[in-house]
Amino acid sequence: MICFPNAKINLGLNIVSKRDDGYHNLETVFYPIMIKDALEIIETPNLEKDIFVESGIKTGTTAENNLVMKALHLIRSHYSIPPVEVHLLKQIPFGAGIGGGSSDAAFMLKLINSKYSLGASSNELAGMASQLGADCPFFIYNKPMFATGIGEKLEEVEVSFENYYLILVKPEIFVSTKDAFASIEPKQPDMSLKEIIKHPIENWKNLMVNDFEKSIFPKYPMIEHIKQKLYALGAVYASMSGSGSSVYGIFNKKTDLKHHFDGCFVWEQE
Ligand SMILES: C[C@](O)(CO)[C@H](O)COP(=O)(O)OP(=O)(O)OC[C@H]1O[C@@H](n2ccc(N)nc2=O)[C@H](O)[C@@H]1O
Ligand SMILES: Nc1ncnc2c1ncn2[C@@H]1O[C@H](COP(=O)(O)OP(=O)(O)OP(=O)(O)O)[C@@H](O)[C@H]1O
Repeated sequence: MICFPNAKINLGLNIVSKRDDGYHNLETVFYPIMIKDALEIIETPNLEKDIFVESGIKTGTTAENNLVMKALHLIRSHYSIPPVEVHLLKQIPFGAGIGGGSSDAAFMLKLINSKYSLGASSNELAGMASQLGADCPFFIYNKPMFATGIGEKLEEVEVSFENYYLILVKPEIFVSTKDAFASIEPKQPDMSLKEIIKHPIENWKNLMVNDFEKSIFPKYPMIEHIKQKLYALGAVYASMSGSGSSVYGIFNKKTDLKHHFDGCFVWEQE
C-alpha cells in the first residue's frame, strides 16, 4: 500500500508567546502544496522486525530516528500491527520550512489506519500526530487551516490560489527549526491572521508577515534576496515559509521563472 505525503507552506506566521514547556504559541495558516514524497508499506510474511529503506534525497536518518518509524511505533503502542517493510522515497527538501518530515509521519499514521482497517477517526490520528511534531496534526486533515496553540489547534479556512500561480524556491541552506525559534522575541500580532486571510491577496503584502524573517534574513541574506527577486519578477505576495529556508511567490499568471534561481530547488504549481 502506497501514499504520497505532500508539503505545506505557511501563509503568515506570528509567534505570539513562549510557553513554560519551551514551545511557542503561534498563529499561522497552513496551506498544502503538492511537492510529494512516496511512502509504501509492504507486509512480508515471517518478518521478525521492521525494515526501513530510504531513497531519493539523503536525510541522514535511520530506522530509529526517522519520523515515519516513530509514527509506526506510536500507532503500534495503541493497536496490534505486525512487523512491516517501509520504503520512503524522499523528494521534499528538508530544513526547508515546508514540513516534509511531519507530513511523512502523519501519512504513516493514515496509511497504517487504512491498511489494517483500524477505524481511528481523524481526530484520534491528529492526537497521535501531535506527539510527533507541532506541524504533524495539520497533515492528517491536509486542507487550508488556521492554526493556533503550537500548531495543533486547527480550524478550516477558505483560501485558494486557483486563479494564481505559485512558485517555491529553496536555496542550499538548511535551517534548524529549533534554532530559529531560539532567536525570536514573541509578540501579539496587531491584526489576527484569520482576518488578514480574508483580504484580497493583493493586500497581503502590507498586512501579512512571517515573524521568522526578521531573525533569519540577517543570518542568511540569500533567503531575503530570493524574496526580493520574486517581488521584482512581479509576485503579488512573497514570503519565507515556516522557519525557512524556502520562499514562495504568488503570481497573477504563469511565467517562466525557473532560470532566475540557478542552484536552488524550484517547484512550480502545475
Ligand atoms: C515553524 C513551523 O514549521 C511552522 O509551521 C512549525 O512551528 C515547526 O513545527 P515542527 O517542525 O513540527 O516542530 P517540532 O518538530 O515539533 O519542534 C522542533 C523544535 O521547534 C521548537 N518549536 C516548535 C514548534 C512551536 N510551536 N514552538 C517551538 O518552540 C521547539 O524548540 C522544538 O523542539
Ligand atoms: N521523514 C523525514 N523526512 C525528512 N527529515 C526527517 C524525517 N524524519 C526525521 N527527519 C529529520 O528532521 C529534520 C528536518 O525535517 P523537516 O523536513 O520536518 O524540516 P523542515 O522542512 O524544516 O519542516 P518544518 O516546517 O516541519 O520544520 C531533518 O534534518 C532530519 O534529520
